[in-house]
Amino acid sequence: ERYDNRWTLATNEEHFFSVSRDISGAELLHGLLSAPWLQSLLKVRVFIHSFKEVLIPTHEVRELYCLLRRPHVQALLLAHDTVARKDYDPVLPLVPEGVPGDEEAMRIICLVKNNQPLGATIKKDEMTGDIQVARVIHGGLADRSGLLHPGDKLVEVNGSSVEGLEPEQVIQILFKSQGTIVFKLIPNSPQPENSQATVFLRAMADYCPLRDPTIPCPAAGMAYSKGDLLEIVDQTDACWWQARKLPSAGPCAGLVPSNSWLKRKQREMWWSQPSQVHTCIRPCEFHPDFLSSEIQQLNKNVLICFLTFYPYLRLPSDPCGRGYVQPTSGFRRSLRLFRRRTQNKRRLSCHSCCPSKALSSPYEEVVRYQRNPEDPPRLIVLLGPSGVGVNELRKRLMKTNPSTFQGAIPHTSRPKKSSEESGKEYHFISKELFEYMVCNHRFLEYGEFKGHLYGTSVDAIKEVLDGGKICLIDIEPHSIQSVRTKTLKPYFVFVASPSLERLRLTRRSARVVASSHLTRHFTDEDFQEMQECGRSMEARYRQYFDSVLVNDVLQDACLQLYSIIRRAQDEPQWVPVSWLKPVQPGRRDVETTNSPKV
Ligand SMILES: Nc1ncnc2c1ncn2[C@@H]1O[C@H](COP(=O)(O)OP(=O)(O)OP(=O)(O)O)[C@@H](O)[C@H]1O
Repeated sequence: ERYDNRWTLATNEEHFFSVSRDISGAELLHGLLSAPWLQSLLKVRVFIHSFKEVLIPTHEVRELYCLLRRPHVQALLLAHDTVARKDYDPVLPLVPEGVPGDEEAMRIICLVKNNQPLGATIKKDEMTGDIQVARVIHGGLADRSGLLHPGDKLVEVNGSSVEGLEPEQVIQILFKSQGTIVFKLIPNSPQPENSQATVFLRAMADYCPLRDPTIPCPAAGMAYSKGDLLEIVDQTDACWWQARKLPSAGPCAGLVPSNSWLKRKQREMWWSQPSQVHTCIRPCEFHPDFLSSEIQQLNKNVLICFLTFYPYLRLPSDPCGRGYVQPTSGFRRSLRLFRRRTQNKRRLSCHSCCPSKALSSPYEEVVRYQRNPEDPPRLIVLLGPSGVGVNELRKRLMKTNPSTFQGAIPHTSRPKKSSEESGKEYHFISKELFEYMVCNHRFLEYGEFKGHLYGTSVDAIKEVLDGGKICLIDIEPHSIQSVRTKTLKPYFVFVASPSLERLRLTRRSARVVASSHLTRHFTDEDFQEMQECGRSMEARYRQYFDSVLVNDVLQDACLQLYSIIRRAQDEPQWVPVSWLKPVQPGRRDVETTNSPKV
């Protein structure tokens, strides 16, 4: 150790003397060797060397080494380093001398054309005649490039000046271009970020951009059908929103008319038809021509409330006796036939005459809702054309799962029979109380049969739900709005008929009630009527259907309905946003149609 110290001392002295003797270049070399960066480099080398000796490369290490040396990983690491150094600004040549300071900055951008549309629209500035980028479609090629912005002024496309051209001519140039498109443009001042939150809407009407003369760019428009779920990704333009249909097929949004724009159009359309005969101003009459001969023969005493009716009548021989009501399907069918004929008249009159009804909300704001297991179950509502099997399905589910499903006990003003018990078959109440309940909107559906009132009350349904059972009801579609409340949070299942061939095959032994006492086999005419009725129900009301079930093989349809109901109860579903908002004091919980804010 002493020897080493002496040696170190000696060499240091030697160096010192050499330097002091000013040997040529010695000072420089000394400075170089004692530079901190060289010292660090040497330390790294020593470290790597010792590491290499210790490490016996295992199979995994070798594999990792190979992986890390692959070109794409290398490229990734390089990209990472570049980004980390923020070294991605292009190196621009210096501005040549003599360029005036107020010259507008130009941007040259290259976009590679592939099968996708560019995703931007252009317009001509009426004042200056400039061609400008009108809008950039969310998720489109231009948007993803981040290089084109609304308001950017187009100067050249592929080296050709666009000055004095019409937008259509520019589009032609773009259309003909292949591969890379080079735009020269004057960028608009920085755009404010779109800070609006994404809104989800359910379309309450159909829309086809190709049939809309007001849309600024039909090719950028997005068609939708009533019931479709739309994700509104951009509401910057008050008239034309950008939306994606859910479940989303691609990243690119499309133009859809805004809520206020559609309402304005609806109002204009309504007021532009003043010459139309406003039939609903006249009181609606029951004309014998409206009644099918079947119904006329059936019961002359039937008086039906024009808008609602009571769908069930309990049979004395209810085999289950669990308090649910056995429907007399034939009679319901007759009522449905009657109502279908009168419905056309009602539909015409309301839409042409009452602006408040005709100008319904084109969209309904919706949110994902997951029922809390402690909350009452959601009400399950079945709808379908007469004879399709709504009652059969309902009955079977209740019979096979009596501890899970239950119907609502109806109210009636009819006197109680000696064999009956109030609150079991019916809630027997006086006619005055019944009418009082009607006035207080306590019934979802009600009607009069042979001078007695019958109805399904909200309270009867709530009683079932509060007891923890799933309440299964079936209603006529026109009652949908009265059922759509935040309290009941109904889930609508539309029961559709299968094809004509399948109906003939599966309904061989099925019977339709021809009169209050007679049943008969289905005819081809019945099947056709069932399908027509189903189609028109779907066309008019499908925006409210949460699920559609085709009742083909009964057993399968039962199982499918069961799983639909389970999903409705246990999985997140889209519901109107108003169902999750607290009820304002003094407001009735009935109206759910909600229009989004613009
Ligand atoms: N999938 C099916 N396969 C075979 N028969 C069926 C099927 N679904 C229903 N049926 C039978 O069809 C007939 C009519 O069914 P159901 O009474 O349930 O009709 P509905 O839709 O309630 O119509 P309505 O309101 O007129 O009574 C019944 O005889 C029923 O058993």
